[in-house]
Amino acid sequence: MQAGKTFSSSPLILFQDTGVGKSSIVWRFVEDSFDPNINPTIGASFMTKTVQYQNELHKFLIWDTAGQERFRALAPMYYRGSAAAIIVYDITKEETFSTLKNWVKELRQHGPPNIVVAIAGNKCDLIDVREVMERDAKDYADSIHAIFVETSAKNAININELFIEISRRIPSTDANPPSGGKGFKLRRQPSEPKRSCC
Ligand SMILES: Nc1nc2c(ncn2[C@@H]2O[C@H](COP(=O)(O)OP(=O)(O)OP(=O)(O)O)[C@@H](O)[C@H]2O)c(=O)[nH]1
Repeated sequence: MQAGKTFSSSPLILFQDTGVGKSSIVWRFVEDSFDPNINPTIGASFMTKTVQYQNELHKFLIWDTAGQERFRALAPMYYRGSAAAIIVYDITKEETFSTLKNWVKELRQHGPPNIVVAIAGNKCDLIDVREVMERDAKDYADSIHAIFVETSAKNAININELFIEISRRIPSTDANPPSGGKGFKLRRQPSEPKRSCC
């Protein structure tokens, strides 16, 4: 770690039904890659990435939970200790937007009181088969004070912006320096994620 930098780390969790693209978002963020034949997650997987802006380093400790119903009961184990949650839906599947609302309710009832919630409408490269309107999702996100962005893990749209915005909203706490991780520059005060999808 470079001298003089402050450091904080935050556990973060991704939820939702199988196939919405949670693992693909994490892979795009951490490795900048996309696998069209990615396997479904079993249980949960864990990855880290450190982002940097000037004298601030923020290490995300990312829990990517399995979306299959048989793993549903494991979710509280991960969200209880999380500083932020990304709830992903697939813009081409209306039902994933409905189940997202159930996750929000559960988080509000049983999650940490100050958890930062972000909603990601993934697969926005598939605009021709869209079922969820961006405006409806944004209005819902605003109503619950959540971050909202449409993403494409496939085309690398709004992935870094999503994590940057989360990083901005998590209160920073000095901690031990990270032991590595891939960094990218954070803008000081990004407003809304810039790139509107598709
Ligand atoms: N077109 C398109 N396909 C995507 C995108 N993100 C993910 N996919 C595809 O959607 C499928 C499911 O992606 P995953 O990342 O495994 O989804 P998941 O939500 O992690 O699924 P579970 O691990 O079962 O919970 C894969 O075939 C991906 O290649 C995207 O942005 N655009």
